[in-house]
Amino acid sequence: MATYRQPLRLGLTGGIGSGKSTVGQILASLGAALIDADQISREVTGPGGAAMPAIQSTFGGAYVDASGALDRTRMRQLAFSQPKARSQLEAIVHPLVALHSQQRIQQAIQSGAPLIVHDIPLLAESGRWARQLDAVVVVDCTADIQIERVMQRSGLSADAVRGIIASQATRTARRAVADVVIANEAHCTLEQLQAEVRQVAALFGL
Ligand SMILES: CC(C)(COP(=O)(O)OP(=O)(O)OC[C@H]1O[C@@H](n2cnc3c(N)ncnc32)[C@H](O)[C@@H]1O)[C@@H](O)C(=O)NCCC(=O)NCCS
Ligand SMILES: Nc1ncnc2c1ncn2[C@@H]1O[C@H](COP(=O)(O)OP(=O)(O)OP(=O)(O)O)[C@@H](O)[C@H]1O
Repeated sequence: MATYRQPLRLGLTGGIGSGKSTVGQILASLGAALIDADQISREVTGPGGAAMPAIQSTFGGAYVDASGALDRTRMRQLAFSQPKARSQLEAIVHPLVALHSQQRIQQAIQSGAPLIVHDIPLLAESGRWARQLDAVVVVDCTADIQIERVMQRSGLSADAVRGIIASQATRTARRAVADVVIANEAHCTLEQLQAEVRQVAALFGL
């Protein structure tokens, strides 16, 4: 039976719009295997996705679009204004994200990746991950910058972004779980971010 070296496992997190996906992409370009919880969450809520039967029975057909996928705009409005609905949605989606992550971890190990990076938006909120990770990297910036970046990227209103930020861990709570903090503030250019990520990557053998 083949044996595989166990790669280091890094958790990557940050509030909405902090820049964690950008940091994840830079780490992937340096050779890390990236496992993106948001991406898996989108897959399982896509047309005919594994989460869709439970979403349909819990929230009703109004939250399923014509293609059989989650109606993300409608669900975003519900989930970020009603904590109970958000919990119900998380209870459906998170176990599936964990299951699919396990499969991707095995693939990454078999492909010989030197480092696995788990991009997990809700890492600080969830007790699930801590014991599986060797270290946690937090991408950090002010709420004003988060709002500006998300408004530019998605066209959401400032109030909508504030609502999402309010539903997430505080900046202090997130920094408390960090082994490394990457400051991705307003003055940080993408080139500077890239240089900072390269230094962090070197700490973990990339
Ligand atoms: C509510 C949904 C439909 C909104 O979809 P939308 O396309 O607008 O956003 P997207 O999925 O790209 O998420 C963008 C960002 O929102 C934040 N966010 C997403 N879900 C949550 C949540 N449950 N709590 C707090 N913040 C969240 C994260 O910062 C994430 O990076 C979607 O986010 C969702 O299905 N959320 C529940 C699953 C979940 O918890 N995903 C996050 C980690 S697996
Ligand atoms: N240092 C930077 N300079 C310029 N633009 C940036 C910088 N960091 C991030 N961005 C931009 O800000 C937006 C948000 O970044 P990104 O998608 O990486 O954040 P995120 O934390 O993954 O967000 P979400 O939680 O919503 O998935 C993107 O459009 C990205 O290109």
